[in-house]
Amino acid sequence: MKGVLLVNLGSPDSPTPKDVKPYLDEFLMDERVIDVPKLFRNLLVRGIILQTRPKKSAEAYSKIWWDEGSPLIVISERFTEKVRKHTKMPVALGMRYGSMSIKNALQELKDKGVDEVLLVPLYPHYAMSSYETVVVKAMEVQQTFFPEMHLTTLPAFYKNSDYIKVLSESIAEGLKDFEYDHILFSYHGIPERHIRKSDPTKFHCKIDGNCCKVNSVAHHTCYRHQCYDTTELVKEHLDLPEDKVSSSFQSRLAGDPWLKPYTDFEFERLAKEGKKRLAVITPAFVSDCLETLEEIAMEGKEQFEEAGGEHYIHIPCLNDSDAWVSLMAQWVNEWEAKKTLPV
Ligand SMILES: C=CC1=C(C)c2cc3[nH]c(cc4nc(cc5[nH]c(cc1n2)c(C)c5CCC(=O)O)C(CCC(=O)O)=C4C)c(C)c3C=C
Ligand SMILES: [Fe+2]
Ligand SMILES: [Fe+2]
Repeated sequence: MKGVLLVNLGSPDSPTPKDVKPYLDEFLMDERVIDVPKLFRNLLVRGIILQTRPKKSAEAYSKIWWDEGSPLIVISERFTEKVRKHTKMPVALGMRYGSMSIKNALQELKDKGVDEVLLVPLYPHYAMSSYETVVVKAMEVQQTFFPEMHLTTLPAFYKNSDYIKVLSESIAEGLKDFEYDHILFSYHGIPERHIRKSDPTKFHCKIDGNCCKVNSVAHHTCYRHQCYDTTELVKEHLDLPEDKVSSSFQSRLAGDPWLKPYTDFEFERLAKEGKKRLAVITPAFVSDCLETLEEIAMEGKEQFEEAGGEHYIHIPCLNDSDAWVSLMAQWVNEWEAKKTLPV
């Protein structure tokens, strides 16, 4: 019997340093997130980052925490519940990090008689630190604990025409009552090094955009390329003016260079250039979370206004909107019926 496993990033159990610390430990000790030799990762994460970050992160989580729990978890649960109503197959939800494990989710499917699973990483774009780590973890868990199960993975859907339509329509809805000077597509950042590492040709990706017009197998795993593709396709779909749209990358951790331009610098640049009315969208995330609700909707607004901007909106992620739920249900049901996957 077939079933579906949805996987998102995960959150701490509560917005306290006590619960944030083990969550960040699991997250940052992932070799696909902090991709340095284990000894050095141990020193960097446990010896330096985890000495101060849990307190700072817990404060940030406290600002966005809901009565029901972490927004990312609650939204993912609502989404899962709604997808269930649109399919005959069992649908389980797991998180890459934290207590809602992939193992428990696969066990839930197994208990319902599932032996053929469609794995859906809830990320539109491929990155070693998001999509890839979910796939690798799910495969490891399957091989260790559920050898009789078979996994198929939904490809990154950043340029799928139905997805672009759903995303564009949600952006259009967000822009309905807002006359904008500029729209910023802010994607989660990654270190530039990850782009080079994920390039199977080892020479294609130049991290300046010059490579992106030359067709290459590297685009299947180039996060930067895929983010810019999403922006271009939405821009085309909504016929947005070229000079009023740009992309940037947020949430960098100190250290190596991360993908540029940096979102916080863009807030300042745009405000200083006289863009008074800014709309920000965050399409690297399918559900609102710490990075959108705190860093963009709260901090970003403050940064933009401090630099001279006057009106600022963050357009919510797709979350559990009917159109997004229907599209996911369409994809999983097509896979069930014909074994086809969206491209
Ligand atoms: C779009 C997907 C994501 C990628 C790619 C990604 C890479 C990445 N992230 C960190 C470090 C942190 N990210 C944090 C939060 C966080 N990251 C994503 C998604 C991607 N991360 C989400 C959805 C969230 C929010 C989780 C939530 O509970 O709401 C955090 C924790 C919070 C904080 O302390 O700021 C860290 C740390 C790295 C290092 C990285 C790539 C190398
Ligand atoms: Fe992150
Ligand atoms: Fe490129």
